[in-house]
Amino acid sequence: MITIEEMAVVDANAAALGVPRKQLMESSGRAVARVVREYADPKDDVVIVAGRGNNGGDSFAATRFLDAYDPTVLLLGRAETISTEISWENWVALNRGEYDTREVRDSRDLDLGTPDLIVDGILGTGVRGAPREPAHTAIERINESNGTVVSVDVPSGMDANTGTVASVAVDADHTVTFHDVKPGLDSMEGSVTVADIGIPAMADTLVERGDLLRLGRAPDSHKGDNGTVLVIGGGPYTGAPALTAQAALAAGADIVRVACPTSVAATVQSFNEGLIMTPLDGERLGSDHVSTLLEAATEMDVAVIGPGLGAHEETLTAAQSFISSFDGTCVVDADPLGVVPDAASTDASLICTPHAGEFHRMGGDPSDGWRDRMDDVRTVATDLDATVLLKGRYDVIADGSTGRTRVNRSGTPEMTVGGTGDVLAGIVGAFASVLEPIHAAAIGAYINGRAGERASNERASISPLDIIDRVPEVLDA
Ligand SMILES: NC(=O)C1=CN([C@@H]2O[C@H](COP(=O)(O)OP(=O)(O)OC[C@H]3O[C@@H](n4cnc5c(N)ncnc54)[C@H](O)[C@@H]3O)[C@@H](O)[C@H]2O)[C@@H](O)CC1
Ligand SMILES: Nc1ncnc2c1ncn2[C@@H]1O[C@H](COP(=O)(O)OP(=O)(O)O)[C@@H](O)[C@H]1O
Ligand SMILES: [K+]
Repeated sequence: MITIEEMAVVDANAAALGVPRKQLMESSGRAVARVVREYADPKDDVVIVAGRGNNGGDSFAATRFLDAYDPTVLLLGRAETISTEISWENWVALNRGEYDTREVRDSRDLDLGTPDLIVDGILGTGVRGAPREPAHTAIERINESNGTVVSVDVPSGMDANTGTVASVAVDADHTVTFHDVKPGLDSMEGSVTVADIGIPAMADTLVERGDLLRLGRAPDSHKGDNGTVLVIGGGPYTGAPALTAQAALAAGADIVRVACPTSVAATVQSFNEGLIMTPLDGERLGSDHVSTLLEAATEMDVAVIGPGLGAHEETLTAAQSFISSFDGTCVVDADPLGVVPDAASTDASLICTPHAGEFHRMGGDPSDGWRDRMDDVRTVATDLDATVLLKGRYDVIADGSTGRTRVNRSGTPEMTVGGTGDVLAGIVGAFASVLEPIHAAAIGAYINGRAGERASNERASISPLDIIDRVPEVLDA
């Protein structure tokens, strides 16, 4: 099962892995033709009704595999309104090849004839709202005809995610859907064929630029729409919480608050006046701070606990008490990772970001190879009912509740410099306020690594601040 949004990510990641959309369209077209040949007799009259998007493009490609039927292609709309490059190229190929193509400018021109088989390539996953003319009339004419109807990807007019029909939809005898079945097709009449269109097997595991589609920031997003983050850190160290907080801002958090001991609060504030401070009396995090932290955390979308807290007994006890009492989304990094296994049955949605040593302390035993690590991380994530991001040359991310596992390959060896983990925790925190944990962690690792690559390209040795500086440009890439 795959939703429209997930399909768009996988499609874009296939392109990032070297299999461009036009190649997928060719495979889709071939898959449609294979099913048509199953249901059409040799001398049948086949008509292909195409829309102006890639659904239509698929049916243009299919045409070239249906020469035996000498099909007629009806484009609903003027050719110059074809809305995608790859669809246009397939339309041009049909016309250069002297196929029988017609442009139907409005429903008065629509003459379906009495075909034995109709390919419905009008609307697919890109439909928005009720089909407009001439699609509306075309759908009604297809439903009135006696021909066998084969729909491309989705019966036109149906919402692929929900199966709902806004006004009219094609009543398909057969639907050829691509890569995986869409939720809306589950409950419909007619047969559904799931066609493999050659998307690389790892396209939904490997984190690539297609994943940035998940961040589709609402164009009119206002302050606070893109998340608020509480960083709980500092004590022995001042730099770490400041890096995490600045990274969260760079990754799009609107408001970042830092809860840290008074002994370091002024220094942390000095790093960035945009940070709001919540000073904790004393030199280090202690149990009498926990209620203040819980209060502060409930006002924010995400808490990030760990950077620079140190491993003092009292601090770890306080961290454990916070984690087990908190019921929101919480990124755990650095020393407190060791207490996560003891903070059992917390209601919080935890995102743990260990490196190999911390992973060991959490009960994990990281294999050498990243493929084996996928199982190791999934096991620990499931045991802890948390999302776990095991950092390394390849970052391995697993969601304990679904078992979904992803792998991020971005980054450079220069990133083993201290502080890159603090930066990563801040980026993940910012994304966790707008994305589900597995994707916040996966995309956080991807962005952190890509920013590190850019920094490494520009200078021999890099600092965490160099990575932070490049996060915004990577987000816009
Ligand atoms: N995402 C993927 O991985 C792949 C998608 N492919 C095809 O691409 C299709 C999605 O293509 P698109 O995103 O271009 O969208 P569609 O081709 O489904 O529809 C978009 C087109 O229809 C028009 N349209 C939208 N709503 C309308 C309405 N209510 N009334 C009339 N016209 C309307 C739009 O202006 C646009 O021209 C899939 O269904 C599938 O057939 C395949 O090429 C295989 C790969
Ligand atoms: N050898 C490497 N090659 C590429 N990326 C790396 C490498 N080592 C670490 N990274 C990246 O740097 C980030 C921080 O990893 P790490 O240095 O282990 O964290 P920490 O700073 O907590 O020790 C990770 O997200 C990882 O992707
Ligand atoms: K369709």
